[in-house]
Amino acid sequence: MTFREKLEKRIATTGSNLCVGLDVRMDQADESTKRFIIKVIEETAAHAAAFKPNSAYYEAMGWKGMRILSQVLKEIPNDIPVIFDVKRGDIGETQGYYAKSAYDAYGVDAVTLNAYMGKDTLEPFLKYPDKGIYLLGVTSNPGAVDIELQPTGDRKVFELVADMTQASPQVGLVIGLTNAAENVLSKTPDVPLLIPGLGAQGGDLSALKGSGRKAPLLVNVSRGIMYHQESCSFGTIAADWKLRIQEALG
Ligand SMILES: O=c1ccn([C@@H]2O[C@H](COP(=O)(O)O)[C@@H](O)[C@H]2O)c(=O)[nH]1
Repeated sequence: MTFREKLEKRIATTGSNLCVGLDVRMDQADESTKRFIIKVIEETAAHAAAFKPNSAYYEAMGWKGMRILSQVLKEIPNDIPVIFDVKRGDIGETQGYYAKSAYDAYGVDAVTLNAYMGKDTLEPFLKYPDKGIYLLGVTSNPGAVDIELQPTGDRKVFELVADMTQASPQVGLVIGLTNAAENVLSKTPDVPLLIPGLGAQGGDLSALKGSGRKAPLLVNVSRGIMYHQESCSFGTIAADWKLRIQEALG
């Protein structure tokens, strides 16, 4: 089964477009850190269309952090797609090793890539035809205006990246909710979208109303679940985000 089929099946089964971010903020890669992440996974799994660990938070804890990542990935039920947020972009030779790391060593279903260095940098990842790729399109940070939203001829830079999604149906785009204005979404092809920026970054779900997209769409919440301020379970919070996203998507 391809990444896209797996994701479509998961969205259909759960009625959820919520991607639960697993960005743990701990100094020590010890047993309690591992147990905390596993608790988040267990409590939110029923509401999760996908999980997204960002590599930075595990790398920051050194090799033990990466060991924890590999251990917690094994706790994720097989029918839930895992997107490894690594934002890789390098020459082909090196990208080949990044692809091997993500897909062979960690066994994830999809990755995020930075296409700034051009189309050829995607090729090593495309050699895994069933796996998914999300290219950074219009990211959720204020600096999206510096390059991604700059004009080039009569288009914007991110539209050149969007063209690269034609390489395979497994290739989609990252579009930050905080920057998902109508003039961005209308130029974004109907490809799988990964939409971060909800929760801590203050993105507004109403931006997605009536988008009428057919390709699978994920809205990511990391801090807004893992570090929520309410006195209830991670599961309750995830269920609430799932509902809010469902309502926005109609
Ligand atoms: O444009 C982007 C691309 C990636 N991210 C990542 O998503 C999560 C967001 O975390 P929150 O805690 O929900 O803000 C994090 O891993 C980012 O690195 C993004 O925010 N924007």
